[in-house]
Amino acid sequence: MRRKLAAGNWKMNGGSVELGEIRTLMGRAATRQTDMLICPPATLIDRMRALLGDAPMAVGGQDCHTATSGAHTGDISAAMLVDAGASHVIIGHSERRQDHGETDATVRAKTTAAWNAGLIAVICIGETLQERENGQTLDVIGAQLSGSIPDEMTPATTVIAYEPVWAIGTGLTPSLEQIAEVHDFIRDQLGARFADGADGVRLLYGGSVKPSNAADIFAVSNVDGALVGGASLKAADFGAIIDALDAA
Ligand SMILES: O=C[C@H](O)COP(=O)(O)O
Repeated sequence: MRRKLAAGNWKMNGGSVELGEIRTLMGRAATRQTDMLICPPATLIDRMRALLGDAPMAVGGQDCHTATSGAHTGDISAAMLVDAGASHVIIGHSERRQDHGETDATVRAKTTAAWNAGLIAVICIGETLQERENGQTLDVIGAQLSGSIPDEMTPATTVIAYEPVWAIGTGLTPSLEQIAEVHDFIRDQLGARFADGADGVRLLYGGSVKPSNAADIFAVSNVDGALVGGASLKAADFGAIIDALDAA
């Protein structure tokens, strides 16, 4: 049985003031059936971990470098994220793929770096609107899966987030049937490639998840949780999404 996971990606948002939002989620974390993860900007990871204390909420980074250290100005290694208190890292978000030219090969190398440092990788995949309109969605997803995930994948070290690029921050979402089609496809692809344990890998949906659509999305087959952007910045909204996941 896969535990559900609610992951919040703050992206390039949040500072000392927003950090306080997390307090309202902490008290209820211990009683939940849903695992909780917040990925704030790197500048907040250590303070968020300290604020959370023993609360059962994970903190993650939003990216890491392929190298362990060295002359890479502005970058952060996986070991540095661990040192700051992170247990997870988002890798291959479409905004990284678009803004920084990250390829499937980059994502694969970063995932290996994350695992080597002891982090759980949240690997993101998803099609563009044009790819969906061209009927290429499953081809794109299949190629991203095979190109982005190293052979050593295990359910303990890996979460996969399906995020249609056109649904991110737009208020648009795929139909429930479209989400089911992709999530079932991902599950099948993992099963075909990773005989042992692929069924334990958690599959998150991401893209305009909000309190009003969360329950419907979480009822879809092979949706084990969500990677939430904008709505994770407000504790009330993220709390409501977690409530929906708990009830699913
Ligand atoms: O990582 C999160 C996703 O990009 C979803 O963002 P959004 O919930 O603001 O659409």
